[in-house]
Amino acid sequence: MIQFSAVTKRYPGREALHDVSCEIGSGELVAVTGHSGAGKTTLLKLAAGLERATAGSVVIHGQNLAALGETALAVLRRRIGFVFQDHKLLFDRNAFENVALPLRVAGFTGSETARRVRASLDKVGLLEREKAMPVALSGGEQQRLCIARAIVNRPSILIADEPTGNLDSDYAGAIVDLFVSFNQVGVTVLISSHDERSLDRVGGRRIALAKGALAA
Ligand SMILES: Nc1ncnc2c1ncn2[C@@H]1O[C@H](COP(=O)(O)OP(=O)(O)OP(=O)(O)O)[C@@H](O)[C@H]1O
Repeated sequence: MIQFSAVTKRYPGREALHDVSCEIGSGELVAVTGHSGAGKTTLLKLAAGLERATAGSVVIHGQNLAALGETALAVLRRRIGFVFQDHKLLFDRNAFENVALPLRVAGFTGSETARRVRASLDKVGLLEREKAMPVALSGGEQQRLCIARAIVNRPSILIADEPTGNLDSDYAGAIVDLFVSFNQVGVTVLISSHDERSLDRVGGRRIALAKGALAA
């Protein structure tokens, strides 16, 4: 489903990933681990089609990203849900509108949008808060709102970068359980973390990175 073959990612003045080959199969739950700066976010961004590799190939759903133009890449990205730190909520829109955004981009209107948004809010336990503005939600609730937005397009792949990062351990556990439950209904889940307690709860296979390469 996601295949990395000899992938290198270079940013100006910095090689974030070097010669990484790995595969995430359909329906798998995989945790990407490693120290700060190991390349976890970079690997996840490449797997989500948010960045392009400098060398090597990334193949998602059988499509080599290097061969895709921007439009085709945008279409492919709609089949992937992602929760990234720099993918912020819109603070001038309420919870419902934040979750509806990907559907509006995909051309959905009217009752189908409302049905899907409420189904997503319900899955993350925020159905009662659809009118709340993000600022009125706790950090954990905001994170769940990001997850509702990521799943509203019913993606077959869900990618989350440190989704438990700033949360206390009870809340972090509940967030991890959410990802596990999505995986149990067939969604391929790729999640990064350096928090051992969260990782134990995630279970699944690990991809360990150290200094931009697969750890031995
Ligand atoms: N846009 C960028 N421009 C330049 N360098 C970058 C960029 N993004 C990441 N890097 C560098 O690439 C390396 C890997 O970064 P990455 O964010 O993938 O690590 P990480 O394992 O996710 O770290 P953390 O756990 O601290 O988030 C780091 O040295 C980082 O400074």
